Order: sequence, then structure tokens, then C-alpha cells
Amino acid sequence: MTDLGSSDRLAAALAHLGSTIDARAKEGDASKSWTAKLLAKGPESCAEKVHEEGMELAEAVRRESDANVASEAADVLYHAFVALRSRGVSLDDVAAALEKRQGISGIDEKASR
Ligand SMILES: N=c1c2ncn([C@@H]3O[C@H](COP(=O)(O)OP(=O)(O)OP(=O)(O)O)[C@@H](O)[C@H]3O)c2ncn1[C@@H]1O[C@H](COP(=O)(O)O)[C@@H](O)[C@H]1O
Repeated sequence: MTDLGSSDRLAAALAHLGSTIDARAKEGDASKSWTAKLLAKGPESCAEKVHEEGMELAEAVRRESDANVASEAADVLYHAFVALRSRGVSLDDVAAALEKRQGISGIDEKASR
């Protein structure tokens, strides 16, 4: 099995994606931009897309090619970012949530609840 590895490419691509989504939110045209179209529909529609794309990723992990798994994961990340934007939750907020968990085992965290 291949390691996940760290990826400067992913970090750069996600930063670019975040900026693009912000730009579409500010001046996107819903007839030309999927992002603007989704954002215009509000958080409920964004949530539906996150759910749908999550199911598609799960299905790909179960029985599809590595390329499809990567593609569906990209769909999930994109739609998660749009959903965050629809709620006004920033990437810094997500980073803070991830940082708080660093070094804490998920098993220990669950046991402490
Ligand atoms: N990363 C994405 C991205 N991923 C997926 N999608 C769109 O999300 C939509 C998903 O729709 P569907 O559910 O119908 O598609 P699907 O799940 O692939 O199809 P099915 O398998 O369900 O049939 C498609 O129109 C995709 O093109 C994306 N649209 C935009 N981006 C990024 O956002 C940027 C701005 O895009 P616009 O806002 O459209 O200009 C783009 O340059 C990209 O960087």
C-alpha cells in the first residue's frame, strides 16, 4: 500500500481553490459558474451536494479504480469548500479544528467523551 505522504501540491491546489470560491462568491455569475450557482441556492443545497459526493466517494472506495477514488475525493473537497463558504466558515476555522486534534488519538478522544 502506498503512503499518503505530504503534498505541497495539494496544499497549493486547496489554497487556489479556496481563493477561486471566494472570488465566485463575490462576483460569480450563476449562469456561468457552478460555484456561484450552488452558493446562490444556499447552505441546504450545498449540504445535499456534500452528502451526494460523499456517497459517490464511498462507492468509489468500495469498488472503483484508484483514478476514480482520487477524482471523487476531489469532488468531495470542492463541494465541502463551497459548503463552508455558504456557511461563512473559513479555512482557518477548519485548520484550527484540525490543529486541536493533532497528537490526540481518536480512540482516546472518544473514550474521554
Ligand atoms: N473543483 C471544481 C469542481 N468539482 C466538481 N465540480 C462541478 O460539480 C458539478 C457536479 O455536478 P453533478 O453532481 O451533476 O456531477 P457528478 O457528480 O460529476 O455527476 P454524476 O456522476 O452525479 O452524474 C459538475 O458541474 C462539476 O463540474 C466543480 N466545479 C468547479 N470546481 C473548481 O471551481 C472552479 C470554478 O468553477 P466555476 O464556479 O464553475 O467557474 C473551477 O475552475 C474548479 O477549480
